[in-house]
Amino acid sequence: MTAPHNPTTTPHHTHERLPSRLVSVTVQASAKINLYLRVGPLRSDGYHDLATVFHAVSLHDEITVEESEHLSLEICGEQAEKVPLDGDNLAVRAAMLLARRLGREPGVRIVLRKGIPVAGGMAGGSADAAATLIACAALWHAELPHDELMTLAAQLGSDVPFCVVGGTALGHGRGERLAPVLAAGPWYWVLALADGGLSTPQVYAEFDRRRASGDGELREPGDGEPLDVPAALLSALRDGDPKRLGSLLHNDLQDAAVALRPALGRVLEAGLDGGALGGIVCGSGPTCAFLVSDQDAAVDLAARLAGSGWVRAVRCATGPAAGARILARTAG
Ligand SMILES: C[C@@](CO)(OP(=O)(O)O)[C@H](O)COP(=O)(O)OP(=O)(O)OC[C@H]1O[C@@H](n2ccc(N)nc2=O)[C@H](O)[C@@H]1O
Ligand SMILES: Nc1ncnc2c1ncn2[C@@H]1O[C@H](COP(=O)(O)OP(=O)(O)O)[C@@H](O)[C@H]1O
Repeated sequence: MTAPHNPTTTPHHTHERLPSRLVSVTVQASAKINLYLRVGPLRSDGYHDLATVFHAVSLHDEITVEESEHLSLEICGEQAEKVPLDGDNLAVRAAMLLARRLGREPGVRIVLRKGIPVAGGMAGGSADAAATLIACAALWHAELPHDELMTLAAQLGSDVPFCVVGGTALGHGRGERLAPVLAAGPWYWVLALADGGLSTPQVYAEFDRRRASGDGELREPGDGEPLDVPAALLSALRDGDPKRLGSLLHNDLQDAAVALRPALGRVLEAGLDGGALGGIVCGSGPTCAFLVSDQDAAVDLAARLAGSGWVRAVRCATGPAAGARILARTAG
């Protein structure tokens, strides 16, 4: 790799024109919460149809990609030791997929700074895939149409397209079909981080087992019944009403996650007893998200949860946050 000549690092947005030669690009990508998650039947391809409301929050990972002869990955930050360093890493897979699409070698050094809990139901790996697509596209001067970028994103995982766009969005299909949602804000969240992750396929499998055996109140949508998001939740989001939104948070996967990790029941109880307007398991868990009215209430609840003995760590976050966006670039 040649040393950068008189490097300049400037913030810029995805759609700006890039200088003629870049040697590194840094992208930030946000974690997500599913404010609502309704799971339809298991499809023949092994996925479930969903109706969900994705909401990006300020907890984030950061990825820097640099020109290099070979593809390599370094990881630091939150639970870095739990993240694969090989071809299973979603950042590596994203760089390889984009390189193949462009017909070039994937020579790039990827430095990943984790801030999103690993296997926490907050789409950390998907955020890294989205960030790497955006970063490598900029580094390699690939002017991909948005639709094509979103198609590549969906090939990497069901949550990756949302991680590209961020904000608040309706998700259908397996989660890759998106439509924007009007959501006032900011919304204040307290996140209860757990010791150890949960596997997404295992949580879906437990969900299927419970629904098939009639455990809990799970029911498949009937024939002709649309798999959809309640209008009341969309109107609470539009109106910026945290009390109403708090009472409408819902996750079909929650009971399965609690069955696999019973301590989550105590975490949810502790959050609601501590004054949250609503609490929910994030996606397939085990992170729990609690909605509160403002920053003071968030600090208050975070302190109570941290002292409860039921959580590994606590974070305060706000939403909606941006999707994958370029923070800095270095020109050679
Ligand atoms: C549950 C959710 C909710 O947003 O998020 P996480 O908890 O993983 O963050 C998602 O549906 C996870 O999406 P993602 O993590 O991208 O999953 P993928 O890599 O596409 O799929 C992993 C596995 O999850 C199951 N899967 C995923 C998506 C879906 N709509 N139906 C499924 O059954 C399948 O077993 C699949 O093989
Ligand atoms: N860049 C990455 N960051 C985190 N986990 C990753 C990454 N790439 C692959 N993985 C794998 O994906 C699994 C799910 O991690 P993650 O995406 O953080 O959680 P979730 O799917 O629950 O939102 C991890 O256990 C890990 O083995």
